Amino acid sequence: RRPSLCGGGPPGKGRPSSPRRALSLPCEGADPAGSAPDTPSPFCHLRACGPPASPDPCRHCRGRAPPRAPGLATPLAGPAPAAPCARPQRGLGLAPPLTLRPCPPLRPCPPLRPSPPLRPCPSPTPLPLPSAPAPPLRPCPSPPPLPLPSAPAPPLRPCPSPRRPDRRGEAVRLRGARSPAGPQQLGAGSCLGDRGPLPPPLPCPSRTPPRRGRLPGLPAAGSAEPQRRPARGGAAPKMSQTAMSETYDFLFKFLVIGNAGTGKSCLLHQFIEKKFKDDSNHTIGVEFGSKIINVGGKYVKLQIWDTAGQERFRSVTRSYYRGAAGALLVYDITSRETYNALTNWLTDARMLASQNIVIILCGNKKDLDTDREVTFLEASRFAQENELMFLETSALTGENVEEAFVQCARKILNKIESGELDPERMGSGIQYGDAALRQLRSPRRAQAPSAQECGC
Ligand SMILES: Nc1nc2c(ncn2[C@@H]2O[C@H](COP(=O)(O)OP(=O)(O)OP(=O)(O)O)[C@@H](O)[C@H]2O)c(=O)[nH]1
Repeated sequence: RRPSLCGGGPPGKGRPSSPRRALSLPCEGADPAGSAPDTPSPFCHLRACGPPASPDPCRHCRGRAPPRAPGLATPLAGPAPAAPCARPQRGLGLAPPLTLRPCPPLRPCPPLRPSPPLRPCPSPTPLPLPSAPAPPLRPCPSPPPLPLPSAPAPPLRPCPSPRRPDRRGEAVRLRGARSPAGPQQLGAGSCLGDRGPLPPPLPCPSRTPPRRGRLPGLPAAGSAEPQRRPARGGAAPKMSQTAMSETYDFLFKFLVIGNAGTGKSCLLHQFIEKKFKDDSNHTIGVEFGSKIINVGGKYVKLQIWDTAGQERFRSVTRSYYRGAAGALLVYDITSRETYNALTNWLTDARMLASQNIVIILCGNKKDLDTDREVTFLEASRFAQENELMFLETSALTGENVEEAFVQCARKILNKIESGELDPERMGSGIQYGDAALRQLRSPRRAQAPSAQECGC
């Protein structure tokens, strides 16, 4: 007889359950009649015997099932804990129930061996000190302080004439010059003008060296005044002479423009030095000169920029147009080409300098009348159409050279008097000189004489 899955035996013959004996005990939930002892009870809570929620577990499970309330088919609290069934489950490939063996008694731990006593920490070995002393510190590579001058600094010379604030709008820059000697002489001569030499410049250790292309003795960019140069002979004149030489009523910025070879540089040289410049070469960039002239009783300082006529310098020379008050527009009466270019020069001047710029047209080389290509009449018509003054000049003979500059300056003065030009306006190309400032400050402001009064 094969043992029942639940133990087989007839009901009621159960014995106290033990894992071994349980194998032969019938399931309590099996058919009470024992008709089918081999058939697993559908109520056994073991999986092999029946659904786990069996209301009538087998005897093996009874000990583990929660207590039931009388009359209730289900446990009072929650489902029965899923206890492992110790019964073998045949045919399902389950492993036989494991027999829990009691753990062997814990062996007492061996007594801890006392750790060996700590050895004292060995003292660190001292680092070997260098036997030789440290090398001496090297001197600082920074430059040594500048030696103080042994001699006391020379006393500062008082400014010959208090200037009004510098006008940045009239900044100009020299990019080049014809030759080192030419512009220097021109600048010196122009600064001397008719009033004697200028004193040497004051020593200034902080002065930056001149830029490339800028010649000594010429005004720096942004400066409206030429730099002073040592007087010939080395002796510095007295302050009173300096102050007198720099006394003027107005300062006008002038341009000399026109095609190359028309005689612009010769005109400037003739105006300042009162002589013809034989060895005239092409101007590189610009040249500078200045001179104080008397116009109707007013002293006017002309600051003149002679620009190169060659096309390749056009971009450079254009930068000098800004803030010019007057200009000499020069053509060569023996060259129609130079006359035809006048319109372009005029457009540039009015566009880059100012619409109010006073321009005088100069037909130069008047002494070469036999080679004339441009008639006086057509040039004067051109001047009239474009609201220009007009003169024919000769740098060689000096004819009409001074007149050209004076006429232009006079027209500017007249415009100032009439209020058409405002010297206070930035970029007007006009600055007040000391005399004009003194008149402005005085309570009884002197009126500027008209052209008829002074007889100019
Ligand atoms: N006969 C005569 N020759 C003159 C006169 N003015 C200038 N020249 C000559 O013309 C040539 C050119 O003179 P410059 O003054 O160098 O001409 P420029 O307009 O300054 O020329 P760039 O500097 O190139 O713009 C020189 O050989 C001068 O000697 C003049 O009035 N009469």
